[in-house]
Amino acid sequence: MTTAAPQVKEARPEDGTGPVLEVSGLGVHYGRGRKRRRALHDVTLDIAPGEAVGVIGETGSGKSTLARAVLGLVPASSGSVRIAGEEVSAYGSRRWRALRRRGVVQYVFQDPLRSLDPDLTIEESLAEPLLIQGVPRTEAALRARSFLDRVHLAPDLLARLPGELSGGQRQRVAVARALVTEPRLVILDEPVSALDSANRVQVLEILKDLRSSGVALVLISHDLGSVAGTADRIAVLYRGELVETGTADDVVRRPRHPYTRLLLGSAPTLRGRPADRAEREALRAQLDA
Ligand SMILES: Nc1ncnc2c1ncn2[C@@H]1O[C@H](COP(=O)(O)OP(=O)(O)OP(=O)(O)O)[C@@H](O)[C@H]1O
Repeated sequence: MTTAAPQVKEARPEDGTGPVLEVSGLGVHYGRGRKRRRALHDVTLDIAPGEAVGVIGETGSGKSTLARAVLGLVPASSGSVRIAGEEVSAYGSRRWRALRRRGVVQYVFQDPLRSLDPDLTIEESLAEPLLIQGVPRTEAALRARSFLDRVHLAPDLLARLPGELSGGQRQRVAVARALVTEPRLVILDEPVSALDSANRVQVLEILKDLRSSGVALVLISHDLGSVAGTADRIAVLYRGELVETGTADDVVRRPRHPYTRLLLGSAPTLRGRPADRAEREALRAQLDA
């Protein structure tokens, strides 16, 4: 399935205006021999600078595998991945480590405690990726402070440990930490699912604002309803394949694939009412046909 954003067709990656992420015909398998299982098949997805794309699917559909393959944490068995114009799918672990250290692509875990070292203060956590890059300590501290401001947190949190923050504050710190290296691409795995509804709205608003700085976002979620208002486009993964990609508006209003309709049926806020049992069974039957 081809999902290239039309606005990036003429752009050139080398001058920073081309797609930030180009995934083409990507396949990923786990296991060997008789235990070899397909997790992703022929996934094609382009993401432009400043674009937010929601990758939606139920558990086991391959969302995290896609993120891991883009970050070089699992090898591709076919296809290619280009990040900011750089063909990375054939990189070995040393080149991947160097790319990650440059901070071009960053990852935010669902559980912010996993993104943050519990023994580092917020200031140390924010400065760490910069210090690794060789940024002087005073400048790293200044940048840490300014990125905290970008996620609407007060500087008095800088001296605290992650365990001394609320869940919503921690998730915002994790987002700020992912941004300090000024990445081209940030992948967020279930960015709001652990948050209460007030924090959910705030974090999604912050993510929306970030797009104006040119950073591209991949918002991974099992819940179409939670990212549809923030993502420009939605890509729907079903059993390792992208079955539908379109603008968030089109996918929500005019879903083409039965699986997307099923997902919408479990997002009553988008649809007005949840799908009833008979409707869900009919859609499942179409999928299994
Ligand atoms: N390390 C692994 N070894 C073997 N199989 C794996 C491994 N990781 C994932 N899988 C399988 O690959 C498929 C896709 O898994 P993946 O974690 O990408 O799904 P997901 O959509 O992110 O699910 P969730 O929402 O539960 O995190 C699943 O069938 C899963 O069992």
